[in-house]
Amino acid sequence: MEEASRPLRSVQETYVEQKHHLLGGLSATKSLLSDIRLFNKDSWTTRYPRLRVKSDVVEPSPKRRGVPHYLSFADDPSSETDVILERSFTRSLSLASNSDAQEDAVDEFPSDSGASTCLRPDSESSEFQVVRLDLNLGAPGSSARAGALVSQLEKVSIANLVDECLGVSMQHIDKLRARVEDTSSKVLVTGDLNAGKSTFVNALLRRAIMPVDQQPCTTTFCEVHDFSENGNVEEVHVVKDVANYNIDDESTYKRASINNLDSVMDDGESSRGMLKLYLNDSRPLSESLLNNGVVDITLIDAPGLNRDRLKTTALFARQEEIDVIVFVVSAENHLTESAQSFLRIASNEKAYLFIVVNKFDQIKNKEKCRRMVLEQIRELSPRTYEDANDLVHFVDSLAGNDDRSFEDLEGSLRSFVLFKRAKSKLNPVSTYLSNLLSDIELLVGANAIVAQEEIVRAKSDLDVALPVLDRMKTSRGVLEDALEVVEEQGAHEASNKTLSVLAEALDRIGQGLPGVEFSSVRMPSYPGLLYLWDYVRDVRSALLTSLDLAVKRAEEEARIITTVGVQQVLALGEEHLPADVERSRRVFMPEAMFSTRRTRDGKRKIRRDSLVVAGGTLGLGIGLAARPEMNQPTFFDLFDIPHHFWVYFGDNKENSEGEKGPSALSIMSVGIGVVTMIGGQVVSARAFVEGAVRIADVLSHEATHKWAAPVFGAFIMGATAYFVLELPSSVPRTVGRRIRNTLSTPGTSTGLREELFANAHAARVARETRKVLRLASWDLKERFRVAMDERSREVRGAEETEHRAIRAKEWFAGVRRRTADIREQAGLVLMS
Ligand SMILES: Nc1nc2c(ncn2[C@@H]2O[C@H](COP(=O)(O)OP(=O)(O)OP(=O)(O)O)[C@@H](O)[C@H]2O)c(=O)[nH]1
Repeated sequence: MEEASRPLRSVQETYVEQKHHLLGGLSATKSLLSDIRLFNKDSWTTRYPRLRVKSDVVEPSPKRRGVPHYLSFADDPSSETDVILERSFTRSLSLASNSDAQEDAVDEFPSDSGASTCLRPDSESSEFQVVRLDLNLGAPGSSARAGALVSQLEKVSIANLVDECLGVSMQHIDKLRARVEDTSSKVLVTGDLNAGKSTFVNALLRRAIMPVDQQPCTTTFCEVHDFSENGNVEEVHVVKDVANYNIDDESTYKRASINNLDSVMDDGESSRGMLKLYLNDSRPLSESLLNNGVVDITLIDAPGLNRDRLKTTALFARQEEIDVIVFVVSAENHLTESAQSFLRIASNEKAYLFIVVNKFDQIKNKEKCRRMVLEQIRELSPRTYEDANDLVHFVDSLAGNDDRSFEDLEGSLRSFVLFKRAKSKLNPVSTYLSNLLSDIELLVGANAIVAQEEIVRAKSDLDVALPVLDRMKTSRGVLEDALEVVEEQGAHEASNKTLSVLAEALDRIGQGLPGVEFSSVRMPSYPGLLYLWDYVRDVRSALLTSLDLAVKRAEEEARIITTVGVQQVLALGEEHLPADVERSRRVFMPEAMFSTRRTRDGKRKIRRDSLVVAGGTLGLGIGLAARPEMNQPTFFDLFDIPHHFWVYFGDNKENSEGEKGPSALSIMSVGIGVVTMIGGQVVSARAFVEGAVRIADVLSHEATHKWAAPVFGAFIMGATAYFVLELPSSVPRTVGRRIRNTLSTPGTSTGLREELFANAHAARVARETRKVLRLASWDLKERFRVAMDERSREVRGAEETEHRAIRAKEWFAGVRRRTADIREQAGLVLMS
C-alpha cells in the first residue's frame, strides 16, 4: 500500500512507465512467439518437454545450483535424461543437462548468477504455466494407456500442437495489450442516504452538477464521463436498458440537457435505469479527474443505501469494471447498519475500499469521532484500517478544495485509482508475461539440450562415416584401374591361348594327326582301295571333329582364365568394399560360357556371329564337323597336286598356294581324277563328263602331241603304284593339309573379307571372356558406387543434422537472451 502514499506525480510516472514497459514487453514477446513458430515450421521440429522431479535426490549436491529433474519429451516419454532446472528470483528458468551443470560451465544458457534459488523438489515447479498441451500424459510407465496414447503422437503432431498453443498465446497478448492500453477506470461513489455523496462528486468535479438536497434525492446511478466520449457535447443520456446502451445508437437512450438533471432524476423512468452524464472537465490534464492523461476516470454517483438498495449496490460494486469504491459516510452518523453490511460484503469481495467520512466540519469532537469511526472500520475491514492514512479520509465536501484534507483525499484517490489499476490491469499482464517467458525458456532450454545431443550424435556418426567415404573416394580410381587390368589381361590371355591351341591343332592336322592330342577322336583305318572315298570322308570328318575339340579345349582354357579373373574381381571387392557392404551372391558358372541360348520353345538358338570366317564357316556356333560343306570330300583330298607343286617348284610357301595348278600337272590330275572317280562310289555322270572334256582339252593342245603319250603312260603307272602303296598314309595328311589351308587362308568367296579360323575363334573367346569379366567388374563397380552413394548420403545427412542442430542451439541461445532482455525491459525483474 506504500504506492498509494507516494506523491501523485510519482505514482503517475511509475504507472505510465510500467505501462510503457509492459506494452514493449508484450510486443517483443509476440514477435518472439512468431519467430519461434516460424522456426518450428521451417527449421526445427519443436519438442515438448516434460519434467519430473528426481524424488530420489534428497539433498541437492553443493556443486549443483538447481534441482535435478528427469527430462523426457511428449513424443518419447519413456526415455528420460537427467537435467538440472533452475529458477531465478526473476522467475526465469534455466535448463541444463546434468553433465553441464556438474561441470558448472557457464554456457549459452547461463543462470542469473548468485540470484538463483534452489527449488525444493516440487513437481509443480517444472510445469508449463501457459504453453500447456493437454496431452493427458501420465508419468512415464505409470499407465499403459497413457503410454500407448503418447506413442501414437508423432513429433510433428506435437510440434503442431505447440504451434497452435503459441498462436493462442499471441492472441491473448493482443487482448492483454488492449487491456493495458485501456485507460478507462470506474470509481463508484456510494454510501448512506444523505451522507453527501453528490456533494462529494461535485467537489471532485469542481462543478455543481449533481443535485444536492437535504432530502434523499439521488434516485438512480449517475455515471459521469468526460465529454470527449460524446463528441465534446455536454449532455445527459437517459438509459433504460444498461446492458444494451450504445452511444452510437440513439434508440438505446434519450438525450437530456445537463441543466435539467433535477427533473430527469425526478422522472420515475430513470430510476429503473441509469443516467450517463457527459461533462467538460476543463481543468488542465494534470488536475482533471475525469481525463488526466493517464486514466480516464468515470465517477458513478449511486443512490444512498437503504435496506432495499443494499443488495443492488453491492451487486453493482462487484462489477469487474469498478476499480475503486469510495464509500461516503456522514461523520454525524458514523457507520450505519446498512453501511456496515455493505462494507462487510465489499471488503470480502474487493480490497479496494476508500472511505470518506463527510461533513466532518459538523463534528465538534473530531478526535473522538475519528477514533470511533476507525474503531468501527477496524472491526469491519482490518486491511482498510491498516492503511487508514491513505484509505480513510475525514473531509468537508461542501468546502471542497478549500479544505486541506479534501485535497489530500483527492490526491490519495487518484494515486489509489492508479495503484489499483496497476494491480488490476498491469499486474495480471506482467504475471502472464513472466509465466509465458518462463515457458519459452523451458521450451527452448529443453530443445537446446536436444540440439546438443543431436550435435554429439551427428559428430560421432561423422567420425565413423567420413573416413570410410574418404577411403572409398581414393580407392575408387584404383579399383576401376585394377578392374580394367583384370578385364584386359583376361581377354588378352584367352585370345592368346586360343590362338596357340588352334595353331597347334591346325599344325597337327596338317600332319594328318587329330588336332588335339589324347582326345577321343580316332583316325579311321584304311578300308581298302574300293572304299577309298569313304575313307577320305571319314578322315575329313575325324579331323574336323578333332578341330572342333581343339576349339572346345581353347574354350575350356578360356573358362579357367575367366574363373581366375572372376576371382581376382572378387578379391578386389574384398579389398575395396567397406566391410558392412553386402557382397555379390552371384556364383560364376564357367559352363555357361560359350553356351548356345535356348529359344522360348526350348530349341537351341544358334548364334550367328557377324564375322565371315575362312573356309565358308559362317558363324562360329556350329562345329566344323557338323557343317555339310566341310564334310564334303573332294578330289584334292586324295592327291593334293597344288601342294606338291609348290613344295617342289614353288617358293615353299604353302600358304600362298591355291587350288589352281599349271596345265602340265592338270593332266595328271585329270587322269588320276578319272581313275579315282571310277573307283569311288560317288562317281557322277557330270564328274565323268567334266573329266572327259578336260582330257580332250589337253590332248587337243598342239604342244602336247609330242610328249603326251610317253609321259602320260609313265605317270599313270607311277601314280597307280603310289596310289596303292601311299594312300593310307597320305590321305590324312592331304585332307588335313587341305583343311588347314582352307581355315588359314583368307579368301573372298563370300565377297567379304574373311577372318582366319583361329583369329575368329580367338576374338570370339576373348569377347566372351571379356564379357564375363566385364559383368563381374560392373557388378562390383555398381556395388561400390551404391555403397559410396550411401556413405555420401550418410555423411551429408550427418553434416546437415549437425549444421541444423548447431544453428538451432545458437538460435535457442538467442531466444534465451531475448527473454532475459524482455524481462528487463518490461520491468518484470522489479515486479516480483
Ligand atoms: N456541512 C456539510 N454539509 C454537507 C456536506 N456534504 C453534504 N452536505 C449537505 O448534506 C446534504 C445532503 O447532501 P447530498 O450530497 O445530497 O447527499 P447525498 O448523499 O447525495 O444524498 P442522496 O444521494 O439523496 O442520498 C446537503 O444539504 C448538503 O449540503 C459537508 O461536508 N458538510
